[in-house]
Amino acid sequence: MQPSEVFVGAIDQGTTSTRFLIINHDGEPVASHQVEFNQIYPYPGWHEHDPLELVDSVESCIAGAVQSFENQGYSRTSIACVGITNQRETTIVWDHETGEPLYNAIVWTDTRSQAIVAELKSRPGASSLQSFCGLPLSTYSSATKLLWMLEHVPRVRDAFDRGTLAFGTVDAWLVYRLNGGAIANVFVSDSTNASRTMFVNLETLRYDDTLLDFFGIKGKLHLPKIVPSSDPSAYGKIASGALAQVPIMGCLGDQSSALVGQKAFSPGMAKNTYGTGCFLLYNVGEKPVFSKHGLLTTVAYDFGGKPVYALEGSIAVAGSGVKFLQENLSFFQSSKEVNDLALTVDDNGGCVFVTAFSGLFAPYWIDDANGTIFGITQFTQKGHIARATLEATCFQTKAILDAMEKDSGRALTELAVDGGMSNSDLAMQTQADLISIPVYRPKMRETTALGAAIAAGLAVGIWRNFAELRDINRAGGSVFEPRITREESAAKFEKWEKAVRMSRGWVSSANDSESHGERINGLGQSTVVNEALPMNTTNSTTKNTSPAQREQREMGILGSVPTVSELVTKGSLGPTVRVTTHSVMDGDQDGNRDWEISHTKTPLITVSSDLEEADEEDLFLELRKVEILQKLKRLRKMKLSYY
Ligand SMILES: Nc1ncnc2c1ncn2[C@@H]1O[C@H](COP(=O)(O)OP(=O)(O)O)[C@@H](O)[C@H]1O
Ligand SMILES: O=P(O)(O)OC[C@H](O)CO
Repeated sequence: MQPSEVFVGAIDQGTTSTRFLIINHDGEPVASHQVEFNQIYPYPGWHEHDPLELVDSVESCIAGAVQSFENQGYSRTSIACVGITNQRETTIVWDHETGEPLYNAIVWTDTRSQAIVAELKSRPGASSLQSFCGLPLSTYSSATKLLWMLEHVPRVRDAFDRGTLAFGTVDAWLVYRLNGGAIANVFVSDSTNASRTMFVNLETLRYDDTLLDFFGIKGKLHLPKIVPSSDPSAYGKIASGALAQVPIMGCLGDQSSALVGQKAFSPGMAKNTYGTGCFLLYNVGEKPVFSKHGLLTTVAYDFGGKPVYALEGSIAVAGSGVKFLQENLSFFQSSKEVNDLALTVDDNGGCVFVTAFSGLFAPYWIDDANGTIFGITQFTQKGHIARATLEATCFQTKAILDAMEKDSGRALTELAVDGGMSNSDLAMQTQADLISIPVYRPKMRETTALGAAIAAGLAVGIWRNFAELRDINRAGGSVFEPRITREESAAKFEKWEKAVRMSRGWVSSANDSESHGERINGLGQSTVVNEALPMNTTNSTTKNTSPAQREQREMGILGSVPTVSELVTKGSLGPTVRVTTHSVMDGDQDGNRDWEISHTKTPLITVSSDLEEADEEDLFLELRKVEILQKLKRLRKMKLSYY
């Protein structure tokens, strides 16, 4: 086939939605399909995804896009290969032998590991970690999310102790499942994603024993093999569905993918992607540069030769701030309306919104702030808050650019942008005003997906080199020129910096973030017992999944619903289990009173006297049983309740 008749599929698995695009040789999407999936927020600061739902979303996007492709008269056999791009850091654990997930995915925005981070920071060697892996100790990286699971989710701990725990970021999970799971067992992660875990040495692009030792996971965990971002043989092929047997040829974390999609291949080039969060990547070439000003070092792309590195400024809240106005405050029905709402007023009316929903990331790294709006008066309208929300991301971008200039010694002359929030003209004009350089927005904004297609296409020669990509997506973009003076911009920024200073310290201790959970005395560490245990918790803000689907998933995790007696026989529940206190109820539906469980008015699960002396391991086992009981409770609608 001529290159012009060949297409590449791109899976873009983002934080709020999944897309599949079918892209032609000119880099144009000819068909696409997008679905949103549940955002699970069990408690303040917690954010989860259902790992199986992520896979479902990918499969249905592929089916939808292929259908639309064929409706236009194309044949699916002309789709030569698929590339993957994905939200980074989001952490998934599964059973290496069965391929079943053991907990919901903990999303990159989730801050529940604050206490763990605080403890890790006090360990010897903590301050030198960033010089190996490029990342600071924070709730953002996968490492601290994994440690939280090991500490708080008995079934994860159990799998770890038995040596059957597999860990991966979203790329590894999708590649594994798309290949058919445990049978094919394609267990790989590309360098850009792997570099977000804190387990990888940036110079060698291999797992680093010093890092694994620091986190206490050396030797016990199944970690995906690190492979190049573009590779004709590492990623296997899609096992079933509309593109069965089509090979996966490339994979990039979404921010790296956007850099590639913007074709920022030369040192000194940068891009800023305004999606759920906002991420500015600055190409520094073939040697990693370590920041002294609050930026991260990451792998830009690894196409098989020398890897290319980037300095990164990560902002946790961008489009999610817009979504917050839409979904939590009902300011409008659809994200795009934020632009018009903000235009109902001339300026922010004195409001500054520090959107620290997950603390503040780069370059501040403040984990004791929550979102705070300063300057509200009787005069304040929705429009002012909408403006302040858009401005928050633009101010943080300005702070990141200042830091980048200090680290690199060079100033950017233009900023290339993309991502959902970049569709707001007002946001992009504000951005140009605040950074005093032009902002360039390409016509085709699906640059993240384009990057994944390029990674896959390069592996099979659909494009043979970067020069062949030069004309892709070049025409028809928009340029936003700064319209205010540098002095005016500096005055606005000063106010923002003041607001950031004032937002510090709101979360008075790391434990504030766990106040919804309860502890078991005697574990020697903070342990959230109750709702940390079940997957797919329904105590959350969710959408799009029917109760029937949820129940099916739960059944999938446990297989068929076992009786308590069966569990005892299988050894999951020992006959001596006793979790007793006040009101005892016989939970065994078979009438065999071989275990008892109770709930107290106070939110503590209290163990009976013979277990009070029990050691930590025994208590973990007991918690595992409670987890099973909670599942039974939900599946059989038993009346057990915990706080
Ligand atoms: N026209 C718009 N103006 C402002 N924000 C928008 C607009 N369109 C989408 N968004 C925001 O962009 C985000 C989605 O962008 P996207 O690049 O798809 O993110 P992700 O890959 O993280 O899912 C959402 O949070 C949404 O609120
Ligand atoms: O979903 P996005 O596009 O905001 O990207 C998420 C990032 O990869 C998190 O590091």
